[in-house]
Amino acid sequence: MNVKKNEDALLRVEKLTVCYDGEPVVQDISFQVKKGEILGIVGESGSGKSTVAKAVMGLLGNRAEVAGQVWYKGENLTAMPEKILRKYRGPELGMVFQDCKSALCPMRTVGAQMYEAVSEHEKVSRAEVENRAAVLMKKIGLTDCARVLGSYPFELSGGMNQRVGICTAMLLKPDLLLADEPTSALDVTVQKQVVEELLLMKKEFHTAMLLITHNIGVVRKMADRILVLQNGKVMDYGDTQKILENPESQYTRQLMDSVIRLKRRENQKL
Ligand SMILES: Nc1ncnc2c1ncn2[C@@H]1O[C@H](COP(=O)(O)OP(=O)(O)OP(=O)(O)O)[C@@H](O)[C@H]1O
Repeated sequence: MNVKKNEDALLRVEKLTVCYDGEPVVQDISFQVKKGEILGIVGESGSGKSTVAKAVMGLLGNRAEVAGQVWYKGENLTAMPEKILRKYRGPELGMVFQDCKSALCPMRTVGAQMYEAVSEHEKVSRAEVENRAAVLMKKIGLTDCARVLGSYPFELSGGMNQRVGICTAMLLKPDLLLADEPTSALDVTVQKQVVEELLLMKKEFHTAMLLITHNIGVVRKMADRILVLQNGKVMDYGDTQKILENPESQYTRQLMDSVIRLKRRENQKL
């Protein structure tokens, strides 16, 4: 695909506002994601995190009124016809969901779905896709590759389905992965593994990520920079360590305090 590769910022969102029925749910948001960088988007439920991700993917639907621009590799995605944008989704902009099992078709095997995802964008054979999948699966600890490829999603655990989701997205080697709560449906041990696997993808393929999460621990571990949203507005934006050590806004402080308090309460229970 012919996309300009001369920008330092891989993704540049400028003055993004999204309204439903005249009510803004995202207001005047600007941020950048550089090549190979992870930007964590945090904020309480309803603060607009998923709306930002959908705006980047061009998946907001007709009811949303959108102002502002989304630039990717120097191209304005907001001005792009759906037909061209579809070519970006997958090979350029990958997506990993909170619950990859629900995003997969229950009637088709994992192997068939991986083949479909790739063959939509490339001329490849099923064997080639499965070989590529096997290499990726091995990297992220899905060792029983033949079984996984031949299984239906309901035959796999939540953690395995999540890894299948990461593999499927990474088969097309996107330069930007949008991960919307990729660990929140998993238990703590599997969460940790999925975090490690996403970090491995960043290291091996230099994949940039827009990581949406409630979990400050995940952001602390993964994100180079952080964007804090409240009621659709930016409360804090910058280097993760700096923001978490010294947040500018009262809201970010409260968000961090609530996590600490929750942790203390959990510890008291133990
Ligand atoms: N299609 C839609 N039509 C109307 N309102 C919507 C639509 N999608 C989202 N909203 C509203 O936009 C606001 C932000 O929603 P969004 O899903 O972006 O929040 P979020 O921060 O991702 O929440 P969560 O963490 O619970 O997933 C919410 O008030 C939601 O009700």
